[in-house]
Amino acid sequence: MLTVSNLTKAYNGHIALTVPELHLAAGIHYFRGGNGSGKTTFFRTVAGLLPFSGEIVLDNNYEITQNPIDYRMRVNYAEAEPLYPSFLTARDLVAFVGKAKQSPAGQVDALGELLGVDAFWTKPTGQFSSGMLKKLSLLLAFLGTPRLILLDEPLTTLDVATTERLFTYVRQLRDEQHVSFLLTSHQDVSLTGLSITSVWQVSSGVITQSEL
Ligand SMILES: Nc1ncnc2c1ncn2[C@@H]1O[C@H](COP(=O)(O)OP(=O)(O)OP(=O)(O)O)[C@@H](O)[C@H]1O
Repeated sequence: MLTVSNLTKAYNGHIALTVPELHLAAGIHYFRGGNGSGKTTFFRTVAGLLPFSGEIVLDNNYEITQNPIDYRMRVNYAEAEPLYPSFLTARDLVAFVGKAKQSPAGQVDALGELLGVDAFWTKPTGQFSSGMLKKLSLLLAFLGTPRLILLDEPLTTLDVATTERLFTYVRQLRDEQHVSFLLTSHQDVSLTGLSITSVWQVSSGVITQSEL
């Protein structure tokens, strides 16, 4: 599903991440590691948000820098700590991202109801609680027809009822549409009830395979 080769990511000349070779099959992959180990850097790089050197290929077909549009149409990302321009509402952001991701008819309203964003569609995001921001960022990450969704700390600040609905939906996307997921969490991932395909430990910018 995803192949990473010869990846190096540096901030201001300081290397934060090196991934010589990483192959992820279709499924749900869990990345864990201490604060500052490189998890978000890896996710933001795979999401196409950071410049880096190396190669990232989705489904043996879409290389992130050679096929940037095809790649980005298929890879979605929910930030650990989402931030949006404070004057925009959830509706504004969903309309913008939904158009870019070619969201199918009815998807926005169904996801709004599933994640409870429909309770605050018209409120400016500057007035959101942290849980409301998290719900909106998750909704945005499901828009369109992604093949891979990166969920960076989806459990933080999310209420219990929404967490249950979220992971039921993740299971459904995996089982019925073969969508893959990369997940980070400082919480116990068994709380998600997901069967995890593989576990990876991130330490000082190096990723190694691990076990639950
Ligand atoms: N924008 C940035 N500029 C410079 N250095 C950065 C930047 N973002 C992250 N780093 C550095 O890169 C390293 C990895 O950070 P990263 O955010 O990827 O860690 P993380 O594993 O996601 O941590 P956490 O669990 O705390 O979220 C850290 O040393 C951090 O200081």
